[in-house]
Amino acid sequence: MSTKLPIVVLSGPSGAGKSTLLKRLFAKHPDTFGFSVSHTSRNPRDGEEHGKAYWFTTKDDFRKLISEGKFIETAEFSGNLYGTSVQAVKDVQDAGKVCILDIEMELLSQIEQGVKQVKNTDLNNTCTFIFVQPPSVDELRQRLEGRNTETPQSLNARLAQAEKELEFAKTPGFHDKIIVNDEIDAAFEELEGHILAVMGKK
Ligand SMILES: Nc1ncnc2c1ncn2[C@@H]1O[C@H](COP(=O)(O)OP(=O)(O)OP(=O)(O)O)[C@@H](O)[C@H]1O
Repeated sequence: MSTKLPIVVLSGPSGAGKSTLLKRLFAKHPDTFGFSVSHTSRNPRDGEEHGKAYWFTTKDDFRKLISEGKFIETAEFSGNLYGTSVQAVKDVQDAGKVCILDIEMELLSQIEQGVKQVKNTDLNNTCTFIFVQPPSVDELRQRLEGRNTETPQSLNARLAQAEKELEFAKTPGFHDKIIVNDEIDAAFEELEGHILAVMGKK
């Protein structure tokens, strides 16, 4: 049996439960999955190791790498560049692991294009797009409030963004799997089942 090592792209509104689900996935399958190390042009913070937290790069070098087609996605946040390189994904696959990308909605189309355009035959570019959806916006509000991470302003911003994401998720054919995270055990089983199926293990 050939076992494929796909790229798993997880997206969904803030508070939908992506981190919670991924934590379970890594705990249950400690050697199967990995996160790629992103590039950033921001300065390292205390304790952040080059090649572990990020690949720290100057803006000029970063732009040169972009022009050479070395990234599957890039974005700018507060004046700094961030991105996932083809090599970073390949490093995870070379270690025999399924690469998980936890990605914002705005970057999904870039990823789709980026992965398609990867000519490097060494990179297995089978990619599955999973959307984690809250049962309702009201429930999402309660979870974000329960997490105690938000100010009233950031809560409202996240809920407004969530409405956009829920609309986008209706785009026919974009996501391979939509998981409504209502009851956590059921949502986890769906996530695990889908990924194992894509890997050809189920
Ligand atoms: N099925 C569930 N039922 C109830 N609460 C849940 C469920 N899934 C997650 N939660 C809770 O909802 C909150 C948000 O979950 P989590 O932090 O995993 O979201 P996230 O999608 O990773 O958000 P972000 O994108 O902001 O990191 C957490 O407090 C978590 O414990």
